[in-house]
Amino acid sequence: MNILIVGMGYVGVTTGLILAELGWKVTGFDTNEAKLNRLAVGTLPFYEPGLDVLLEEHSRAGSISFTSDFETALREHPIIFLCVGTPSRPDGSADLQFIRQAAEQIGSLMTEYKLVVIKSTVPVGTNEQVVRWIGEAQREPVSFDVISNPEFLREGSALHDALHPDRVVIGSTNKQATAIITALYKDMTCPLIVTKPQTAEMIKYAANAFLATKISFINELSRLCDRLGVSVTDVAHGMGTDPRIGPHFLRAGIGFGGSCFPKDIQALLYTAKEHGSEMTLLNSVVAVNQTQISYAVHNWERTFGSFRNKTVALLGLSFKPETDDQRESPALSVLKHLMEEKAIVRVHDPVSKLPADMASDRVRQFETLEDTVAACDAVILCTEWKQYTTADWGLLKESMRQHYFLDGRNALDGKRMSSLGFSYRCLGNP
Ligand SMILES: NC(=O)c1ccc[n+]([C@@H]2O[C@H](COP(=O)([O-])OP(=O)(O)OC[C@H]3O[C@@H](n4cnc5c(N)ncnc54)[C@H](O)[C@@H]3O)[C@@H](O)[C@H]2O)c1
Ligand SMILES: O=c1ccn([C@@H]2O[C@H](COP(=O)(O)OP(=O)(O)O[C@H]3O[C@H](CO)[C@@H](O)[C@H](O)[C@H]3O)[C@@H](O)[C@H]2O)c(=O)[nH]1
Repeated sequence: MNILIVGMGYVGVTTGLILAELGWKVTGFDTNEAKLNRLAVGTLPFYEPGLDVLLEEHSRAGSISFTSDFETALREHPIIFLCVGTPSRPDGSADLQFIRQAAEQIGSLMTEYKLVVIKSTVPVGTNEQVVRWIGEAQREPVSFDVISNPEFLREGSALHDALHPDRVVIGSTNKQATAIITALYKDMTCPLIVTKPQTAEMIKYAANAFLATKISFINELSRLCDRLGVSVTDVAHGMGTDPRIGPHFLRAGIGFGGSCFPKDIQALLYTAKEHGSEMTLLNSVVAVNQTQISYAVHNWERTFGSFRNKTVALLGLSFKPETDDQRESPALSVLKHLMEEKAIVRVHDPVSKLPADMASDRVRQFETLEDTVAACDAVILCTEWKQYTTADWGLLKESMRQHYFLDGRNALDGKRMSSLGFSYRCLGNP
């Protein structure tokens, strides 16, 4: 079965490569021609470990290719995966303009049966809306099905997550469509959850909202731990061994960011508001996350003093390690705080670049970790890249002016850092 992927972002590229890996022939389409041109010569439009190798392999084998000719591609492909973006509108609702564009284009050009699979994260009810958009755009009635198949991969481990998912969720009320998609995933060993489209759509939002809730829970608890002289890391470990709670997403730090949690929570809150349903807990999750960075900065100031005119090494710009994605990155918010406090900031990230509008003679990015920390008064770790957690801090310390280490990700061993002579401070581990 030939599969057409519409939208060659993180999800589109990863989905395409995984389907190619599962033995299907895949074509990628995007409205951004520059992206297609880069992909066609084997260059990923983003940094994601492992995907470049797969792209090269499958391009060479002819199992993945790219086109800007949508009409021909639609004719040749019976299955279309929608992987376009669904960003936030200013009111928090999910902007479905790209989904609508793609649906209308499919409707207006299709001449035979198509199965449309929605992979993008979309609010409950979108599946039915896509059915309407396709139908209304048709010149004459041609049969088609729309099923929902939300994606749960994480950036930084997209390849592993997409190849070894915990579950595949399929929202479909049509037996024929369910059979086709089930056949696509036949080599996946994980549970296949077939449910109605609205439930599939809600599962995606519920999963992200719950994971974000765990993070805000532990972050709020870290503030109390700071006051009580209790280690939140030890508490998380103690709690997390209970399988009903689980050890994951209980790492306290400067909060969650990225292209998904913040926007998806806003979209879910908007849906709730639209339907007159109060989500007190989820509103608090957002509130805790929004105040966690100022909490962290003020907490560090109690140890370090004012950042004014101090030289600080800020490590990590991406919202998490192993990606260059800066969307809603907490690191950028920390940087803004430091700029407001009139600190001199030396920035480092292994792959992500300092946004041009944040660079100045007081805020500069350096190539190496050694150059970044040289003559600094403090190091602030914002993203727990392995390069930072495994660095020889005993050696790096020698070139620093003062030896403060402020760990925004609770990623280093505090006892070891203190034994090396650092004034080490993280969150919730007084
Ligand atoms: N990034 C993730 O880790 C992740 C994980 C799971 C789900 N999702 C969801 O998947 C969707 C895509 O996310 P992403 O991060 O890949 O987005 P992205 O912004 O990286 O990529 C979206 C792509 O769609 C293209 N596009 C827009 N309109 C188009 C159209 N009409 N036809 C063809 N291409 C079009 C854009 O040019 C862009 O390349 C979102 O709904 C997101 O919430 C993302
Ligand atoms: O214990 C933790 C775990 C994560 N984070 C932060 O949470 C954010 C999100 O991290 P993560 O979930 O690993 O990355 P994403 O790529 O945003 O993936 C989430 O969002 C995707 C898009 O919807 C979903 O597909 C994934 O299942 C979901 O984990 C990052 O800023 C992390 O630093 C913490 O602060 N503490």
